[in-house]
Amino acid sequence: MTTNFDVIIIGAGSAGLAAVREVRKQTERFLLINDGPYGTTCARVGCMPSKALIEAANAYHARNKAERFGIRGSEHLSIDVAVVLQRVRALRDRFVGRVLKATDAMGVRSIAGRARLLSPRQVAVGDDILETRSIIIATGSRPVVPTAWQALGERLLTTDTFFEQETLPGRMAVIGLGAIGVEMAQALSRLGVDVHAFGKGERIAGVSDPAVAKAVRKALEDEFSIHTGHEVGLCATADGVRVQAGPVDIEVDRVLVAVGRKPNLDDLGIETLGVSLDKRGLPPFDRNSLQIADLPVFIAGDANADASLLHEAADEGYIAGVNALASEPTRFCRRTPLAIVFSDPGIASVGQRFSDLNEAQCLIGSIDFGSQGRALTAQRNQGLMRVYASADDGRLLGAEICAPAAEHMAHLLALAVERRLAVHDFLAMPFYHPVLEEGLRSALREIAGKLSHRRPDLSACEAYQAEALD
Ligand SMILES: Cc1cc2nc3c(=O)[nH]c(=O)nc-3n(C[C@H](O)[C@H](O)[C@H](O)COP(=O)(O)OP(=O)(O)OC[C@H]3O[C@@H](n4cnc5c(N)ncnc54)[C@H](O)[C@@H]3O)c2cc1C
Ligand SMILES: NC(=O)c1ccc[n+]([C@@H]2O[C@H](COP(=O)([O-])OP(=O)(O)OC[C@H]3O[C@@H](n4cnc5c(N)ncnc54)[C@H](O)[C@@H]3O)[C@@H](O)[C@H]2O)c1
Repeated sequence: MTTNFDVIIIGAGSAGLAAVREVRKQTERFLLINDGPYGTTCARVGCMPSKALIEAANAYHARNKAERFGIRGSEHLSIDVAVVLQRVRALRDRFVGRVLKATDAMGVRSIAGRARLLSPRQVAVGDDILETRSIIIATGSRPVVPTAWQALGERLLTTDTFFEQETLPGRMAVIGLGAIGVEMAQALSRLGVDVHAFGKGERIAGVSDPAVAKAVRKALEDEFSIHTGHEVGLCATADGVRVQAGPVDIEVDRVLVAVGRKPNLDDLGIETLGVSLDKRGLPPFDRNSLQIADLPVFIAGDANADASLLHEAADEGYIAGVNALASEPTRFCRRTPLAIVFSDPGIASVGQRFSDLNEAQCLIGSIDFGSQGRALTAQRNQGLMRVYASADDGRLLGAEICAPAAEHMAHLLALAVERRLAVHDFLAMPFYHPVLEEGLRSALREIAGKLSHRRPDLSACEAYQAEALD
């Protein structure tokens, strides 16, 4: 095979494939190397199968609202979990299939094998040593499983193994209350599993605003048990797993471990780059160019542990792909931070989180969805949104959200933060009635009321102070 390339891309995930797309606009002298299953983490064991599971769980859960809507007979509904899981896998196969077409179409430019760096311009795959002008590391991440728990064998699941299950046990513990833990714990509970969820710290789904965090906890605790603040101990019993955490001592059938993900950088030969590594084994890199130090090596996606989200992996693949062949790397302006957890109510953060704020210099507006008009009509009246703006000029800084339709309002807010809109600019936009976004408008109006200046336009139009109208 050819052993001299312009760019070698390591990892055929979302970041690696985005990089290939950019690289091949400039050269066909590239090589994509992937170790392990193809199809991307997102489509195979991540975003997509988890959302397919959540949708089924939510559809079944909707029966709990039927009686109050006046719909009779919902108590006769039942769920066939095996069929739910079959559907998840069928959709997963469809999504993966589409991705495989892209790698298959690359022919000899895509090879399977474990890549190892030998220097900033050399990569080994098996016995082959390949020379290249530049390298893109896009090796993704994998679930962290503490060594002590590995002895649990098949009783311990991660999202890498969960979606292969034919059915679900009666009792499960979910360890870790980040995005994965929250999404999976709620879905499992809605599918009829008796769920106990455990978090190490008090933060749930990454929410830093204490008021929003309280709303998150309240909403989730209505559905399953949450235990936080204690170290979790797991040991095998005759039929299952004993879970101990502070005063809690229970037995479950299976454990889903979701305590974070680790970049796939070990055994990659990253030390051959000659740069100092931090305590997580990560090299220094510029998040705007993705260049490692001043080397012709770029690191994109979960591999750099910066923002482990699909849209960020796609952006980073693009940046690395553009820069890998450039004489001088471009430093790209990154997008406004946006993170969404697909729970119900949804959880989201946009721009600056509460923990990032200088509280003395910002104004906060909030809306409790417990009494928001449209949310009440749909029995979706749960949650709290807090919006942050600069006290100087009302410019929107960010928000933390636990609300119905959080995913949509988060996008609207992201646009406003990205465009550097002030609260008054946002309030000058139309808000239809009755919509959940009127809740967002209430939070914005609260901030506007605290600002000294008013604009002589419709942004000054005030609320009725009536839940049916706001
Ligand atoms: C359960 C779950 C749900 C998620 N849900 C969402 C969501 O709703 N929204 C969202 O934005 N994000 C979500 N994410 C995160 C998102 O899936 C990831 O951020 C994204 O898939 C990362 O893409 P990547 O290209 O960096 O890595 P990957 O897609 O993992 O690709 C890396 C590839 O590199 C290969 N590789 C590793 N080491 C080597 C080596 N030495 N040589 C060659 N190849 C190697 C791997 O086998 C893999 O094929 C979720 C993740 C999980 C696990
Ligand atoms: N909707 C989404 O966008 C979505 C969904 C799923 C995953 N993801 C991405 O996947 C990545 C991984 O998700 P994750 O939830 O595994 O990681 P995470 O880092 O977001 O959360 C892990 C949680 O586990 C806790 N934890 C760590 N050790 C523990 C222990 N020993 N016992 C109990 N709790 C412990 C941590 O305090 C943390 O709250 C995230 O970075 C996220 O961006 C995104």
